[in-house]
Amino acid sequence: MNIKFSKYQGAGNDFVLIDHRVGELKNIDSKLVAQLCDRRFGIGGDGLMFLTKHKDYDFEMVYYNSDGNVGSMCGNGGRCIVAFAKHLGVIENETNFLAVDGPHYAKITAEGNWVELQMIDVDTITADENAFVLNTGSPHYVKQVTDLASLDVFNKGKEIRNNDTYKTNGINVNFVEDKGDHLFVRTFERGVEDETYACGTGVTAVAMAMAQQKQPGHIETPIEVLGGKLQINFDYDGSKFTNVFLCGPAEKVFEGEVNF
Ligand SMILES: N[C@H](CCC[C@H](N)C(=O)O)C(=O)O
Repeated sequence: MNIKFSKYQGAGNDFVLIDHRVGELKNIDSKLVAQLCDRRFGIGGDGLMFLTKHKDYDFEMVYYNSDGNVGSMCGNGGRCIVAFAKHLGVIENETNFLAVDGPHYAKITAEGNWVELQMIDVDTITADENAFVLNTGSPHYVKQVTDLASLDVFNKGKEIRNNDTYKTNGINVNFVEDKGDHLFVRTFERGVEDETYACGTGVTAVAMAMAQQKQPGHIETPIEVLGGKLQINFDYDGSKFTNVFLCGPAEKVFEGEVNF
C-alpha cells in the first residue's frame, strides 16, 4: 500500500505527517510507526502524526512517539499539524482542534510557517530535590544548570528518565540555563529516548518552572533550543498559569510516498 506523507519540523523537532481524513490506513501498528520514524531505514522523525476528521473540531491530532507508541501531547507536533492543516486547506488562519490532552486553539500566519498554539492551563508544580516536575500535556522534569552547552544531556537525561521514580511511566527531562535575556533549554525526550533539537511541552514546562522566581503577571519567555528559537507567553497569578501559548516556526521540509 502506498502512503503519502509530509515531513515538517518546528525548531528542529521533526515529524512525519499523514492526512488520514479518509481513514484507509487500518493496519498501522507501533512497529510500522517506528520504522517510518527511523532515520536510516525510514523517513525519519521524532514522531508521527495522523490528521483525522472530528465531528466537533476542525480536525483531530493523533500523535505517536518515534518508538511507535502513542505519546502524550506534543507541542511542536501540535504547531506542525496546524501548519499542515493550513497547507491541506482544512483550516485558514485560526483553528480549534482536538489532541490527546483536550481541545487546542491556534493561530497561524498567512504563509503558515509561524504558529501560536494554546497549551493547557497548569496549576501544579512539584519539587524533586532541586528540580521541578509538572505536566504541560506531557510529563516534564526541569532542572536548572550552568554551562548547559557542555552538559552530557543524553546520559544525564537517560539516567533521570530511568531512575526508580520515573522508570515505569517515563518522563521528559529538561535542562535549563538562564542566559539573562532568554533561557537556553536542552531536552531528553521519552519515547524518542534521545535528546531532540526542541520540545514544545518541555520549554513550556521550563518557562513555568522558572517563572516561580518572578513577579506574577503576563510573562513572555524567549527560549533558545538546539534547533532554533521558541517563545512562551502566559499569565501567572502566583500559583496558576493560564492563556499559555507556545509560539514558533513550523516548516514543511518535503513530501513523498512510501510503500508498505
Ligand atoms: N516533542 C514533544 C513532546 C512529545 C511528548 C513525548 N516525548 C511524550 O512524553 O510522550 C513536544 O514538542 O512537546
